[in-house]
Amino acid sequence: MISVYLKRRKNMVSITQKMHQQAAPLWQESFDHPFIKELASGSLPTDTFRYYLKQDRYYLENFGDLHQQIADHLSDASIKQFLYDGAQGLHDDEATIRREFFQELSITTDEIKTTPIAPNAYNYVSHMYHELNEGSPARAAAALLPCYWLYNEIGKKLVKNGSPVKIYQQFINTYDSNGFTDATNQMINIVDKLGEQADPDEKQKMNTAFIRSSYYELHFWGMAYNHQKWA
Ligand SMILES: Cc1ncc(CN)c(N)n1
Repeated sequence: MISVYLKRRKNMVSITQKMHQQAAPLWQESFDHPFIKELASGSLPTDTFRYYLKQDRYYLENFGDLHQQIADHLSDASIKQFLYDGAQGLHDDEATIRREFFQELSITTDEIKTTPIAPNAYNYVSHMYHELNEGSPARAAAALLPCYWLYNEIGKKLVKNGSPVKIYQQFINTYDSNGFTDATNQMINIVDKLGEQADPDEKQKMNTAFIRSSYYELHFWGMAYNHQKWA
């Protein structure tokens, strides 16, 4: 009886596997995006990377805050700890490397202050808060997952050939690193765990939150590539 149960469980597709399958066309568009292709070839204009970094700073600040807020709503001690650590940027070297990028590209505090948040960055962040405040911690966690998982897959793909531009190579290394890969795997496990506790309707909503984040991830590249403005 137990072996039948275990066999069935083994054959069951996890919620994150389903999300991953459904988001595959959007992720493929990210992999193929000119921003990513040019980052790898080294032809991405520095100005475009600067634009991306400034918008991503806003994104990452809120991303950290969301970790904190989601953790506050949950009771599982290990999930809480992972999210609190994530809020402080302890899982990977992303925060450190970004500070180095800002210095190297002379992005000043003043420039950051006077740069308006672009539409897609604003919409992506608003979407994640919406999933938490109008939805649930599980949906918000699902909305955070593509941020880990998509970047980890991009890092793994791009690291094979690397980039001739030092700063782009460092960017690639961050997302292929053991720390980032480990954090990604932990976040996948967290969403699976929350998914196991969810009823079918909540599962569906977690899935939608993941797909929407994948959509905003794709358009983040386009936003930076086209230096998106409000008007
Ligand atoms: C928009 C976005 N998505 C994901 C990551 C990777 N943490 C990022 N830096 N920015």
